[in-house]
Amino acid sequence: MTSVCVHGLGYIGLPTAAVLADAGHAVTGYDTDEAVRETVQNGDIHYEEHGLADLVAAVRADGALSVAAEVPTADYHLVCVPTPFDEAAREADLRYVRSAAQGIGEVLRADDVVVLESTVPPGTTIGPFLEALEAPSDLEAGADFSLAYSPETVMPGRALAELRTNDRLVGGFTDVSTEATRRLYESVVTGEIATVRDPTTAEFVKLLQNTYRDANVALANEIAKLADDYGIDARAAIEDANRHPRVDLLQPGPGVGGHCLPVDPWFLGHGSNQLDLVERAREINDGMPAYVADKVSRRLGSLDGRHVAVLGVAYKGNVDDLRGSPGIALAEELESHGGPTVALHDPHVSDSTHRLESLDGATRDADALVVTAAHDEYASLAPDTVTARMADDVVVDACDVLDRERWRDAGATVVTL
Ligand SMILES: NC(=O)C1=CN([C@@H]2O[C@H](COP(=O)(O)OP(=O)(O)OC[C@H]3O[C@@H](n4cnc5c(N)ncnc54)[C@H](O)[C@@H]3O)[C@@H](O)[C@H]2O)C=CC1
Ligand SMILES: CC(=O)N[C@@H]1[C@@H](OP(=O)(O)OP(=O)(O)OC[C@H]2O[C@@H](n3ccc(=O)[nH]c3=O)[C@H](O)[C@@H]2O)O[C@H](C(=O)O)[C@@H](O)[C@@H]1O
Repeated sequence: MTSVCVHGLGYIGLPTAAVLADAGHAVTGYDTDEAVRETVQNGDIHYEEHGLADLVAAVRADGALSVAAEVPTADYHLVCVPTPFDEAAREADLRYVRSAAQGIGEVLRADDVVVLESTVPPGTTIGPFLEALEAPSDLEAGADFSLAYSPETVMPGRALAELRTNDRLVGGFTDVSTEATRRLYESVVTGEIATVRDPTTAEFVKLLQNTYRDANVALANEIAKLADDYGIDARAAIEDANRHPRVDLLQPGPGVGGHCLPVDPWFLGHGSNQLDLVERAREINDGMPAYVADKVSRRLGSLDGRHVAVLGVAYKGNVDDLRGSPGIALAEELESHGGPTVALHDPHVSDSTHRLESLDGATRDADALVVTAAHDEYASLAPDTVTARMADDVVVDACDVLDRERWRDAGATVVTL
């Protein structure tokens, strides 16, 4: 039986560990956060992900997944630790990647396989990651142990399915590394396992995927602004443009959140000064909360003394992750104008730092309501009940989640992007 240690039991590491355990490997999850270890140890999960609670409970119950407080020895080490963007230094913060590598280096044995899955700037696996791995050990990557980069591409909310069905990219330090890594993923992946020349190529390709998506959304956001000036419905125009077989525009929204699309494009600039369109796309997307705030302000005439309800602080619909939240950015933008009070609501998030309110509390006497996450709960709101609670009638559906006609019938002035 192959032993696997998954380092980092977050949005990526925990489903990865559970799926590998379910496939018959002896999996150990290691996380530096004691609370996370304890939760998983108890067969529970610490965030929302479709189907994950049942799977983790099952693999904990049958012993296929265990949890360790120290880095264990293992045939395979998969590293799924955070890689935030340091805004001030404008570079990837690789401290977690380095410390995970250092911990593995201390227990590394000949013929083990180490795979970095975290999203990183090109050159990280064979640069800082390799250095930190080798420093505490007598072993040499390629000669004594295998080393590879294999990016994670799952969509939150569909992680378990996509872990199995998405194509998997593997870039090994040597051919032996690539093959050893491929063998592990082969046991769970039904999609194609594509091998690329080296880890740096695999890192680069991963970044292209999210950069493409970010730029596509930026184009949709710019189209929304243009359509507004022409008095055209942007979403209908995009739908019609997409009738062309080679056009596939995404949708406008209140901003691009999460910790992937707003971060990963910048990683491409680590070893190059060629970012241009990519940088502009980031600026356009980062500017959307201000654009939505301006729309609210213009509809209300002024924000002074007004009350605005922002519905949705998760970075997108039906998830509980609020990293890079457009809803929070909008609230801050509105408050920076000094005038309005802003109330936040989200049925998926429990977070004491953002003073979340009940739906009733947030919308009571609101002059405007802005939907900033496409949660199913918002699609099924009763327009009559909500508008009856409001003081004024402005409803900004930034995520295209409301039934416009029903809200208009209930007396709302519906504004869309
Ligand atoms: N969340 C997502 O949708 C996706 C994330 N990624 C990438 O995967 C990586 C992980 O992301 P998430 O799972 O979202 O992060 P997360 O923050 O949910 O989880 C990371 C976990 O790693 C733990 N950790 C930190 N340092 C550690 C160490 N030295 N050893 C062991 N555990 C450690 C943290 O306590 C945390 O529980 C990032 O590079 C991210 O960009 C890639 C694709 C999708
Ligand atoms: C290329 C791609 O589809 N990447 C995925 C992405 O996951 P993530 O949840 O961040 O992506 P997302 O659904 O595009 O959401 C990001 C942000 O973009 C916004 N968004 C998305 C699509 C759209 O048409 N309009 C729009 O405004 C969302 O509301 C959200 O705020 O990034 C993940 C990652 O790399 O971490 C990756 O694994 C996922 O497969």
